[in-house]
Amino acid sequence: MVSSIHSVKKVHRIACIPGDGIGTEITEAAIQVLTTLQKTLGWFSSTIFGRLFMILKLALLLGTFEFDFTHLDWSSKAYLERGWYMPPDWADQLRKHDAIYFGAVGWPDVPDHISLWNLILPIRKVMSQYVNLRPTRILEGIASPMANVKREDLDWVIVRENSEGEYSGQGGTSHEDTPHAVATEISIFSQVGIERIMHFAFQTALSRPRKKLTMVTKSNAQRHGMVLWDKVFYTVAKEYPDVEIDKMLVDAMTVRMVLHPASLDTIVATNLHADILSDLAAALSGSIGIAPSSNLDPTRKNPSMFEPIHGSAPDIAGKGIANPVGAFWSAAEMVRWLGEEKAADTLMKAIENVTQAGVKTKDLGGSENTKGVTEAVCKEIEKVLGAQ
Ligand SMILES: NC(=O)c1ccc[n+]([C@@H]2O[C@H](COP(=O)([O-])OP(=O)(O)OC[C@H]3O[C@@H](n4cnc5c(N)ncnc54)[C@H](O)[C@@H]3O)[C@@H](O)[C@H]2O)c1
Ligand SMILES: O=C(O)C[C@@H](O)C(=O)O
Ligand SMILES: [K+]
Ligand SMILES: [Mn+2]
Repeated sequence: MVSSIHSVKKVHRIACIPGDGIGTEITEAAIQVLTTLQKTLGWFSSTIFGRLFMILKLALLLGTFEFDFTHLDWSSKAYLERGWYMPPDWADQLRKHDAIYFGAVGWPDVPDHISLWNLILPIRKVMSQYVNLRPTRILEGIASPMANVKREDLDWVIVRENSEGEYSGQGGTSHEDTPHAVATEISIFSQVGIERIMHFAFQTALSRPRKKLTMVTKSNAQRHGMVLWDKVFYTVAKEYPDVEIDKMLVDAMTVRMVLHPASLDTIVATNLHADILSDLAAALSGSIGIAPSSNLDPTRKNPSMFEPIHGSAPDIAGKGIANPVGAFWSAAEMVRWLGEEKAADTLMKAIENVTQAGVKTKDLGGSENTKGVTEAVCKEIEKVLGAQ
């Protein structure tokens, strides 16, 4: 009886790539929180009474999953020791998983373009994760650095094109290491690439109460790729008459984000523009340390990848003070993507109860360290689920 109960338990296989610097610290924290979530949802299963209760829970579809984590040491440290980030069969390895949890990549001993182009960028591209979804809002108990901004004024979702544009990787250098060195960095925008991100952005806007989409380019100075973006945007918009649209140039967008945050809701932008705007959005919501991101293959043919938007933060790495909130929020987005709505809601509620209680790291004006916040979130998960 019990074994048959266990056999129906859904197993989510997660490939974990902690990477470098604080990436390893926040990934460890995220695994601790996810493990607590899984255990707490299955809490009653450990006693005879609990096993009976488990049947009830199965009927209610609660506590019916577990995570199976695979740890992959694909990091700059490993690269320096062995000369490679990922093995030749990396894509096959990742495809055996339901999702990828990523910490951060980059370490001062390795040029940043080497680390990015040997780890995170190939994963995003080969796994067809053409959407990078970056929600931002001001969580309970956190203040925006902008004095007059209230919590309800800033609630955005940035839809970042994640496969092409300024990150196409084309270009080259001639006359390298001479005074006549010439380098090109070519941006590539394809109709298909723009169409698919626009559809995703419109659908995201439609799913939100305000149904509002702002499209960002620099189509005054950049007259080819950006102009194609504008054109495809207005064409795709015809299919979504219920979405209110507007268009911004990226420079003016930074001003609007700071001065009129409540005028924005869903935002779609190119790979580079959205990379920059999402760091700004995170800072305006309190800290780079809180912001999540989902690298999605919306077709679900490949595993999607979840990571906080921040990097490896070499300046604070090893000190145990990194804010793990962005990592936890990313974990919640992963859990939601895997279809575990209740678990995702529980985790988000636990995170916000903890920030509201003032248990925060230094970047948010608090005095806790990574461990303190992590333990507080774990305890809160138990409280939220009433298991205490
Ligand atoms: N997706 C990624 O893995 C990713 C993202 C951004 C940068 N990077 C890489 O990370 C390295 C460092 O880049 P950077 O310094 O430009 O950006 P960063 O995000 O690592 O750090 C910027 C600043 O924010 C602080 N910070 C970042 N995350 C924090 C957290 N969770 N808690 C508290 N403070 C936090 C850092 O201490 C630093 O002062 C580089 O090698 C870069 O290429 C990787
Ligand atoms: O530019 C990138 O995509 C790397 C990093 O800055 C990120 O936001 O993930
Ligand atoms: K990251
Ligand atoms: Mn970035």
